Amino acid sequence: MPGPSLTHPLPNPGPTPAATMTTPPEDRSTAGGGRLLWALLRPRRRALAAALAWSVIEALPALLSGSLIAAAADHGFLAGRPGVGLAWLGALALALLIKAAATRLMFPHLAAVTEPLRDDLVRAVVTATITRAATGTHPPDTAAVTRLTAQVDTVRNLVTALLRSSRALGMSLIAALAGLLVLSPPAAAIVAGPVTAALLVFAWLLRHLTARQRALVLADETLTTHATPILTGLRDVAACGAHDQAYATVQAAVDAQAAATRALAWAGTGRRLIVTLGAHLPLVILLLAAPSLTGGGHLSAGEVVGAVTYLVTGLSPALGALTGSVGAWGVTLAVTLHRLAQTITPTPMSPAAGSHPASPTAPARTPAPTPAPPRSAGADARPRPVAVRNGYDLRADRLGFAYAPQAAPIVRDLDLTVAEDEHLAVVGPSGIGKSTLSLLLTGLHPPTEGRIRLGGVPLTAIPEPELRAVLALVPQEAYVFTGTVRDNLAYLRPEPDAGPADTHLLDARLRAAATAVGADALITRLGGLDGVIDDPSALSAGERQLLALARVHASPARIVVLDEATCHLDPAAEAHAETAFAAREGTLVVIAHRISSALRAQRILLLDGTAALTGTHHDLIARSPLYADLVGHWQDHDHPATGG
Ligand SMILES: Nc1ncnc2c1ncn2[C@@H]1O[C@H](COP(=O)(O)OP(=O)(O)OP(=O)(O)O)[C@@H](O)[C@H]1O
Repeated sequence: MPGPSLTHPLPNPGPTPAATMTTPPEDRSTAGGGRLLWALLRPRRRALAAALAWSVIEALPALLSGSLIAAAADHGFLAGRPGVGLAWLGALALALLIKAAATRLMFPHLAAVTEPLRDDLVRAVVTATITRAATGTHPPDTAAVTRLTAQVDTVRNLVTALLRSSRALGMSLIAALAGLLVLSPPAAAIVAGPVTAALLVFAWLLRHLTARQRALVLADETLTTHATPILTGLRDVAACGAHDQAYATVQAAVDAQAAATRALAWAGTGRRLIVTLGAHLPLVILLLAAPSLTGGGHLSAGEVVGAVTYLVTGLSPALGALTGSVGAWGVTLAVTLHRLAQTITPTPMSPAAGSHPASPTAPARTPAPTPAPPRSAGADARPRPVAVRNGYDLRADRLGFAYAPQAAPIVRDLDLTVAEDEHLAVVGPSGIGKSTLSLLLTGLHPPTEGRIRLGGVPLTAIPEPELRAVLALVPQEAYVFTGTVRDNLAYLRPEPDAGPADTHLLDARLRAAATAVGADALITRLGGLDGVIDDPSALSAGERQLLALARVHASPARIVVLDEATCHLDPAAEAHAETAFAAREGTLVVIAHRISSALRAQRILLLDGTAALTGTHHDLIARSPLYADLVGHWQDHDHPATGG
C-alpha cells in the first residue's frame, strides 16, 4: 500500500507557522513506521529473543530485592540474628552479580539487532531515491539522501537506546510489581490503582507527544528544504549582499521549527506527572497506611521495608526512566520511522508543473515559501552606483591572506594591478588560492597583510553598499531564490522609480543582459521576466549559473570577477557568456578552468604558491613550466582524442 510520497513531504504552509506544521489527518497513523520496524527486526528475531531472555535474568534483583530485604529484616536484624540478615543481603548481592553478568552477555545480541538495521535502512533510502530519480526527470536529490540518512542514524541510535534501556526498565517494572505482589498482596493492592492510572495517563500523553514530535520532524524537514539552496550558494549570497533576502526565505521555517520545539517541550513536562502519580503517590499511601497494616497483623515491619524497597528502588526509577525514554526516544522513533516508511515506498513521479517539474524533495503541493520579498532590510543597503573619483583600477600591494592565525598563508606578498577595463584570467593548480584571491579582490574577505585599493581608495574605506555596487563576484554555486525571474535578475539593479517608463527600461536592461549571456531561451522557458521560480533547486546548476550571470551582467558593477562561474555550462555556452562580459563596459577577472578562458583574456595571472607571474599566454608558455603543464593538462582534458 503506497504511502504518501516524500515528493510531497509537507502539509500546506500557510501564514501562521504553528498552523503550517499541522499534520494532515491521513498522516497521523504511525502504522507505517511500526510495519517498517517489524520488517527490519523480523530477520533478527532470534537475536532479539536472546536479548530479551537475558533481560529476564537482568530483572532478578528487581524481582527479589524487596523480599530479600524483608527476610533480612524480619528473620535477621529484627530477630537479633545479624548473621542471618547479612546472609539474606548476600543473596541480594549475588542477584546483582548475576544481573551484571547477564547484561554483559546480552550486549552482543543487541548489537546483532541494531547494527545491520542501519545498513538495511540506508540501502532502502538510497535505492528509493535513485529509483525515483531514474523514473523521473530529475537527478538524485542529494539533500534528501543526506537528510534521510541522518534520520536513519537517528533510528539506529534510538532503537539501540530503547532496546538497551527500556527493555531492562520494562522488565524491572514488571519484576518490581510481581515481587511486591508475592511479598504482600495488601501492599500490592494499594499500589495497583495509582500505577494503572499512571499508565493510562501515559498512553494518552503518548498520542500528544507523537503529534508534537511529528510536527517537529516536519518543521525540521521544511527548514532543511528551504535552507539547502541558500547554503549551497552561500558565497553568492554574500557576493550579492543578499543576507536579508536569504533569511526572509527561511524565516517562516525557522520560526515554525522554534514553535514546534517549544510545543514538544511543553508536552514533555507532562511526563513528570506520571512518576508522581504512579510511584510517589502509592509510596505516601503505603507509609500512611503502614501503622494500621502492621497493627492489624497484615504486614510485618520487614515487609513494610521490603514494599518500600520495591517502590523506591524498583518502581519509581523504572517508571521515571521508562516514561522518559519511551516518551522522548520512543516518540521520536515512531515519527522518524513513519517518515522513512513514507520515503522508501517508491511512488509514481508527480506530474511536471509546466516545463519545470518539481525536484524529488521539492514540495510540489507546497506553495513556495515567502515569495521573494524585495530586499527588505536590504532596502537601505541596496547597492547604488558610486562614482569612485580616481577611476576603477584595482591594486593589491603586498597582499597576504591566511584562513587562521596559525595556518600557512594562501596568498603571500602579492602585488597586482588590474587596470580599468582590463580582461584578466587567473590560473593555477587546484587549491592554490584562486577562489581565495577572488574573495579578497572583491572585498568579501579582508586581507591579513597588505591592502587593496580601488581607484586609489582602500576597499576598507568604501561603504559596503557602494563596494557591492561596484565589485561583483559570480561564484561557482549560484544563488537563485524563490520569486519571479525579474526579482532574481534585478537584484543588483537600483530600484526603478515608480513610473512605468522606469520599469520598462529596467525590463529592457534585464532582457538585454539575459540575451548577452545566453540565458534568453531559459528565461522564455521560465515564463519571461514575470515567470515564477517556485523551486530554485529544480533548476540545473548550469541554469542557475545563467541566471546569476545575467543578474551580474545587468548590474552596475564596474568590476566583475567570475570564479568558475561558467563551470556547469558547455564550452560554447561558456564562451558566449565570457565574451558577453568581456564586451561589457568595465573590468573582467576570470578564474579560468579551461584553456579557452585563459586564451580569451588580455593578460594571465599564474598563481604557483611561491610567486605570481603575469603575462600573455605566449609569454607564460615560454617562461613557466608550470603554465605549460597546466595548458597540456587542459588540452588533454578538452581534446582527449588529440592526445594534446
Ligand atoms: N574557508 C576556508 N577555511 C580554511 N581553508 C580554506 C577555506 N577555503 C579554502 N581553504 C583552503 O585554501 C586553499 C585555497 O583554496 P581555494 O579554494 O582558494 O583554491 P582554488 O585555487 O580556487 O582551488 P580550486 O581550483 O580547486 O577551486 C585550499 O587549501 C583550501 O582548502
